[in-house]
Amino acid sequence: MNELAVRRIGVFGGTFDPPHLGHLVAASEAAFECGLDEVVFVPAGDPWQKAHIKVTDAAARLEMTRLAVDSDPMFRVSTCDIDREGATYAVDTVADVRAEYEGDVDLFFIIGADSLENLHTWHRVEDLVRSVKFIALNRPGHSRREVDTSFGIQVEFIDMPAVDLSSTECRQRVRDGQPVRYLVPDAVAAFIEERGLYRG
Ligand SMILES: Nc1ncnc2c1ncn2[C@@H]1O[C@H](COP(=O)(O)OP(=O)(O)OP(=O)(O)O)[C@@H](O)[C@H]1O
Ligand SMILES: O=C(O)c1ccc[n+]([C@@H]2O[C@H](COP(=O)([O-])O)[C@@H](O)[C@H]2O)c1
Repeated sequence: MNELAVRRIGVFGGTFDPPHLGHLVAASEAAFECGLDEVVFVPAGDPWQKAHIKVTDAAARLEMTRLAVDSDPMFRVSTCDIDREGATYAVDTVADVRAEYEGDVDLFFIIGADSLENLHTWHRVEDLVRSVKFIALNRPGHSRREVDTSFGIQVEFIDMPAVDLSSTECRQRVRDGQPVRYLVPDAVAAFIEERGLYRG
């Protein structure tokens, strides 16, 4: 890499309850297509838009995220959203991840099509889109409708091999006694089993 080039860093926020292959393919494709130097997975501390559902405690989601990315030197995990008190807002995630680097970095917030559709509901969205560019990925069941660019969002669309999988489906499968092997990394499947997560 050119020593003088500004590093390009992907910021991938998620609840990761649990992290699954859709997340890993999304991060890998975003990195490949957009020439990222690193992708930082950031498990949410308090995902306020999921307040109506039971979310697994942050320590277990953090551990599963670490296990999921462990074998890939391009990926790392930041605890900034878990360390911060209160509701998790992406505008804070981006500021905190930026502060983890010395010097200039170009940050790209990686986001699935479903989340992109809801971006207008996010906290201080106008400040957020000024502070970061977006990489948006297709997700089965979610059209990539025209993004509202009126608030100045810069977004690059990436076509990843579609992965029709969600954390909700993984949790439901465990609850129903079905395997999640190959849907989540082996180490994550083992952790779910050991801890008895999602059983009921
Ligand atoms: N299969 C997938 N394909 C593309 N993007 C995905 C996929 N799964 C999740 N994402 C994206 O990853 C980010 C984090 O997602 P999250 O951790 O909430 O997973 P989820 O599968 O959507 O979870 P849940 O089913 O619990 O809502 C979001 O931007 C989401 O759009
Ligand atoms: O900033 C917000 O208000 C906001 C609202 C909803 C979601 N987010 C972020 O979007 C990412 C994916 O969220 P989720 O709930 O789909 O797992 C994660 O980093 C969240 O913190 C952020």
